[in-house]
Amino acid sequence: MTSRSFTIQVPATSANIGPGFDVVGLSLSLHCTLTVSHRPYSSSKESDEYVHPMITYSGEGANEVPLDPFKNLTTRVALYVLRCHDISRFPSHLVLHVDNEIPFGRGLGSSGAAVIGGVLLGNELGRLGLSTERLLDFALMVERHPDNVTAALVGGFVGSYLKELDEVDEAAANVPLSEVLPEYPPDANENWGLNPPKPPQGIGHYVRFGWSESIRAIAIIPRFELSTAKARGVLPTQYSRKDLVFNLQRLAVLTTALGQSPPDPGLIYEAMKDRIHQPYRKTLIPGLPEVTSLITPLTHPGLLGICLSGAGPTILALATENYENIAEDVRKIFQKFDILIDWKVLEVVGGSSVTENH
Ligand SMILES: Nc1ncnc2c1ncn2[C@@H]1O[C@H](COP(=O)(O)OP(=O)(O)O)[C@@H](O)[C@H]1O
Ligand SMILES: N[C@@H](CCOP(=O)(O)O)C(=O)O
Repeated sequence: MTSRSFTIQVPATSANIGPGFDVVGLSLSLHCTLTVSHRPYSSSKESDEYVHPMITYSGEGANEVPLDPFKNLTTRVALYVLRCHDISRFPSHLVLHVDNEIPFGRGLGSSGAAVIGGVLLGNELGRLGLSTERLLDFALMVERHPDNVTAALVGGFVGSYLKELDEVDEAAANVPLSEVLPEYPPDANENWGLNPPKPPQGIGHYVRFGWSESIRAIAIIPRFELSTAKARGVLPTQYSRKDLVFNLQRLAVLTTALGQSPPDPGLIYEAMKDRIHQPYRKTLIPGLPEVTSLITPLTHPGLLGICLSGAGPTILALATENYENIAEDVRKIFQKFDILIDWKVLEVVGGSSVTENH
């Protein structure tokens, strides 16, 4: 038993930024913070008994998140990482407090943050010393699109791809999620379910793009949840060459244009348009086409571009000024569809951190 106490902090993310579906992500200044410590033993008898982790939780999602460590996403991921290293259970007497600023199911990467938090937690509890590349492999076994988890782990404006794997590794990387994160039986013991499917090496690759310091992200957050799974379910499996080229042209320009100072709204507004996911998701997000077409750099000076954040329903407006005016005009459009919103001006921040508490 160790009395070590540490804090893991993971940022929110906005994926896609218009044309970069499943490719680009941006880490933003809302955080999920896990404080990890150990409950002191009250007697020597108690010190011999194994005690499961105790989770407490505050902030976004507090009324829906499971506090059972075998059901909570973060601790399930941590246990997966431990089991892959022949460690069959959490340390005894573990105490976790989660304070979460990232709203659930809004397209701000709450699940990606929970997964990265879990991977880092497993790495710390097992003192595994995993590299960034390997941490990402574990995250990609759970969250299978790289955009959110990569940006949450390394921070900034990031592009990523999944490496082409040989047949054996491809099969290993695509085992059903239920095998990676099994439903633990209530009587799970330390011999249960060892030998989990391990990630192949080097599944994800990424690069960080430049980001102009003058750009802020306005997150306009509708007051309803949309699960990423549901918003992926409405997408087609095939696209026309015209639509693919439309997105590729814009993404190629966007990744450099957002790093230029001063940023050029004439270039960026058009480069944040998309034909791969947003047109299909409008059925789930009333008002989306109106918001992305009526709020422009001409009507709203300071605006650079506007798109769906991740799988939605949050709208991401990138701007250098005039934040309130932009957000309030988006509010007026959503009001016509009986949708209430909250909005926040966010900064682009660094990636996840682990710090010791003294
Ligand atoms: N901090 C957290 N701890 C545990 N589970 C979480 C946490 N954050 C998110 N989740 C899980 O992820 C779900 C949301 O994931 P998802 O539908 O992908 O939306 P999002 O766009 O917010 O990532 C939540 O309903 C919850 O089950
Ligand atoms: N590329 C994914 C991103 C999902 O992000 P989230 O924040 O909504 O989980 C998608 O568009 O489905």
